[in-house]
Amino acid sequence: MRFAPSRIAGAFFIDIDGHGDERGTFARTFCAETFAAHGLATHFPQCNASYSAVRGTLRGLHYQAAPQGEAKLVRATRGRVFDVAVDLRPGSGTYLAWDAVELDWRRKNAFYIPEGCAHGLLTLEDECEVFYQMSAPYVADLARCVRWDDPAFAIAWPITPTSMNDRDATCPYFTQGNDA
Ligand SMILES: Cc1cn([C@H]2C[C@H](O)[C@@H](COP(=O)(O)OP(=O)(O)O[C@H]3O[C@H](C)C(=O)[C@H](O)[C@H]3O)O2)c(=O)[nH]c1=O
Repeated sequence: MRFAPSRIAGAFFIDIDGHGDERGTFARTFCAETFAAHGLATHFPQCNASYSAVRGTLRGLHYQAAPQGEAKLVRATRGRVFDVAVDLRPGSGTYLAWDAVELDWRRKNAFYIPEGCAHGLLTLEDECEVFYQMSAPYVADLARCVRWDDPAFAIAWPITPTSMNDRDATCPYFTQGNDA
């Protein structure tokens, strides 16, 4: 695995070294020892998968409030998605910064997003599946969201969303000390 720092402190783009042969490829996608050496979470008690049927589906920007903030290790297991993180940690040197990466199942790359950051994705193909490893269990009452098009972040989305649910369409705009 190769770790490249993103614009957000503690968030990393992860590429993997596939072992190819006549059958195809094999690659390690997680290693607790290696993650610990990079200061990343190593305990992922829950994993999720989402499937989006059409290109332009937007999910996010979501995060879980303290005291159950969640780090996420995100990868595309089908299709290709524009995956975004936004730093919502007031004490961070990259507060309100965003960064993104194209996650492609063919490349098998991943995005590690530390707790305190919001996460969202926009599918770039039909039939996309995204697999997440979460460092904290889901607590519905602590689920939070902020607007994908919030001028406070000014995320440069590559294509116009064509599909999102009402919750994401009506997430609150971020304000200092937001706990919406
Ligand atoms: C996250 C989660 C959700 N749920 C329930 C809550 C809803 O009834 C349903 C769909 O959840 P949601 O609308 O939050 O799913 P997405 O819109 O795909 O959001 C996900 O994708 C964005 C990009 C994220 O970063 C979050 O991890 C995650 O919330 O599953 C659960 O039962 N367990 C869970 O861990």
